[in-house]
Amino acid sequence: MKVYAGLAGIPVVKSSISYIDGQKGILEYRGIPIYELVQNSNFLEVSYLLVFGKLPKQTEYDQFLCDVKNNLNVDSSIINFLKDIPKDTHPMKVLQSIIPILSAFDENKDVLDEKHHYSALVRLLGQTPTVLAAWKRISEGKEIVEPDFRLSYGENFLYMLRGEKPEKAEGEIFDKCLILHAEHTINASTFTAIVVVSTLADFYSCVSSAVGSLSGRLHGGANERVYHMLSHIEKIEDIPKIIDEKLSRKERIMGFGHRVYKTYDPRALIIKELLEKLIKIKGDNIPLYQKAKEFEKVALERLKEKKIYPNIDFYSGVLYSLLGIPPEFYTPVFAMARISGWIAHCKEYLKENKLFRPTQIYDGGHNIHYIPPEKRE
Ligand SMILES: CC(=O)SCCNC(=O)CCNC(=O)[C@H](O)C(C)(C)COP(=O)(O)OP(=O)(O)OC[C@H]1O[C@@H](n2cnc3c(N)ncnc32)[C@H](O)[C@@H]1OP(=O)(O)O
Ligand SMILES: O=C([O-])CC(=O)C(=O)O
Repeated sequence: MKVYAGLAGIPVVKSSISYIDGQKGILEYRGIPIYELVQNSNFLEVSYLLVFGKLPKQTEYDQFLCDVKNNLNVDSSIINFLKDIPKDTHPMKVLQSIIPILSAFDENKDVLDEKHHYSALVRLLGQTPTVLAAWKRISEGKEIVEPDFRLSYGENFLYMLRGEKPEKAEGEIFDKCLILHAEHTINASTFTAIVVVSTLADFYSCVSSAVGSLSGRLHGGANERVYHMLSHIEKIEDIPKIIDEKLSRKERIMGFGHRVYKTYDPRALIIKELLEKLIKIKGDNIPLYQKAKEFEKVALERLKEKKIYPNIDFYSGVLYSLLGIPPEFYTPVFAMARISGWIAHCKEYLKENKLFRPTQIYDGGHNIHYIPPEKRE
């Protein structure tokens, strides 16, 4: 018997939700190239596509949008809870703990019932941005901003977070980032979600567990670290030395490398384009972007031979910083977008559910006897 470390290259499901060609740098959602979706669609339409397997007709989209918007408000008990917890709690921890509580307000509790799938989806899509924005405001000692139903999904989040209406282009660019983050086959957090659903736990438990998994720095947590790594650089000229020192200490370069992509992550290329578009709107002297570009160039020179390229987390934080989103909210934004991917996989997995229960190769001892504390050496 052999152990497959990190299950690398081992299929654990059959899925029709998304497809990656890691050699060519291709990503498709339900067969549609990611670039085409970013150009033509919006985050909620893509969420529908991922979960229901097809693009919605106009009436279906209108109903879905209405159901998500009807769930934007969170119960006052949730807001009171947020007011009581330590103000320096990381928003990923807040999210991970609030999500299971949201289930208390959902009357559709049976995970095997399609009604649960739909109500958890629209409730989580609606309330996650509201909880995150409320937490940002509360942790800064500010008044929370109520959702504005007339705004688009992305605009409304930026509005609740910042307390002022974003420009239309900012909302559109942000919405496209959400599309990029929405789904990515069996990554660690999606795997977490389907392991949890395989026990027939409800979708709130699945999503909450997936949030915990996403928070780690080898996964979604990398985007916040990239921001800190870049902002600590004082002079652009220092970048080669900084990178060489990191590599000689065998440190991972955050925002670089991927288990599946052995070329550019296509999302990294698109997010860089979106960032350049945003920079044109904001004015062109953005020091963090200059540092990021130089860092990318030098790190690529050092790592390309090992087929280590920038991933989606490399430029996302730079873009979010320009939208006025604080660094500790970069991974939560990723989580907010990944809800549709996680739920799509949970729903798909349940169709032929099999409890995840892998095995191990035991390499401990046998017949070892208990020693009382006073005799232990
Ligand atoms: C949304 C996402 O989750 S995208 C990923 C976000 N995570 C990051 O950006 C964190 C930095 N990246 C990494 O740590 C890795 O690339 C991972 C965890 C994403 C994928 O790693 P794995 O597929 O497990 O590759 P593994 O850890 O086996 O590394 C293979 C080799 O590449 C090196 N390597 C991989 N990534 C990096 C990196 N970012 N910086 C430097 N070296 C790296 C490893 O040191 C190893 O080298 P070695 O063979 O000489 O020992
Ligand atoms: O696919 C992965 O392993 C990680 C990733 O890029 C994602 O989840 O978006």
